[in-house]
Amino acid sequence: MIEAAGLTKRYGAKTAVHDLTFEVRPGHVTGFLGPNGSGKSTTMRMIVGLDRPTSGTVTVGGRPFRQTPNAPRKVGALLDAQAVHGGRSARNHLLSLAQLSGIPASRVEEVLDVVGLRDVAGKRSKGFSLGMGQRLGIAAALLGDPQVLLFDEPVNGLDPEGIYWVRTLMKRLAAEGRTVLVSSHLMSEMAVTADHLLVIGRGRLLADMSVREFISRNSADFARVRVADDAAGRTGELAAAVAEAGGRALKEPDGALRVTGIDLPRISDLAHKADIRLWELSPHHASLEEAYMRLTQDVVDYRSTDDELAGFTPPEDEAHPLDTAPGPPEVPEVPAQGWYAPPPPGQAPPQTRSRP
Ligand SMILES: Nc1ncnc2c1ncn2[C@@H]1O[C@H](COP(=O)(O)OP(=O)(O)OP(=O)(O)O)[C@@H](O)[C@H]1O
Repeated sequence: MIEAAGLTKRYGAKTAVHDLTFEVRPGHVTGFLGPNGSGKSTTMRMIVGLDRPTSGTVTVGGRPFRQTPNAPRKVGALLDAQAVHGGRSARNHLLSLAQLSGIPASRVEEVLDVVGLRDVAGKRSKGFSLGMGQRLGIAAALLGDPQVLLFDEPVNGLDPEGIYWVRTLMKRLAAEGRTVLVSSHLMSEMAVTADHLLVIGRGRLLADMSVREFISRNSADFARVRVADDAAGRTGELAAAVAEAGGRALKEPDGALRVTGIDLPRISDLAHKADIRLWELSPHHASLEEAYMRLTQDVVDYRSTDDELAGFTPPEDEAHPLDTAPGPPEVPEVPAQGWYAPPPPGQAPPQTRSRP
């Protein structure tokens, strides 16, 4: 169990972590999420005693890490996979860590097998790929067979097989009753790996709840509806019928409607009553990525702006004239990531913009 109470870290005028209070419980994979610079690494560094809190406390198994006897056998961490003496072989790197912590050398061979580096264990780690370096870092975290494990971006640089392996490993470690805290920016991966989430933004706790609850609290399911004859203004008619029935319809960039507030059979009935043919009527369940983007959109520090080169391409409106009839408003903020609706029969898929 990891327990933080009022945990705060300031670097000069910058408050990297602000008054965090949370528990990370054993038996679960807890995902640690937050935009770049939100304080995840700083928090993890304080958990393992590499940074001192400015105020507040954080304990592992009831004690601050630095006061934990035999700490490397109780807590394992992958914080910076690059922090390896490149001139040493993977085996020697692990052997030196094992020696420092009183861990038998035979354990080194075990973890080399677990992470799949046995064949390259005699090679200098400076020749390792990003993914191999990650595997070596994970091996080091597992060395003491600890009950508490912290992984900062463990899938960074791993290939799909490696990502799958990390996912399975995290779940297995949690199923064995260990405490597993893992940070990642890969939302699709977190959605299938973590049971619980801690989400921070600008150093403050934004959410501490199960993945399921997080998605349902921070997103809304909706129906996508596309009418057969959009050009005849029928989309607007259907949107009006939806509004009259107490629902809400917003127009998506591809001309479909995003309907909330009424269920699919009701939408179908409304369309039928108005003699509007539909090409699509599908439920949309929000993803973790959408829920996360919605929650954190106000606390993102590093956001890209439009690429100036985009000015050299023809404006999208010219390439794809939009329906000029007054219709429902276009869907704003939350991108429908991961969603792809096939075009109606006989209609080409929408063109994507290409640079000259
Ligand atoms: N040693 C330091 N000195 C000064 N500022 C620091 C230091 N370490 C971190 N910070 C600042 O603290 C804030 C939090 O950084 P941190 O690395 O913890 O964020 P993060 O959530 O891990 O980011 P990322 O997702 O990009 O890894 C950032 O603004 C960072 O610039």
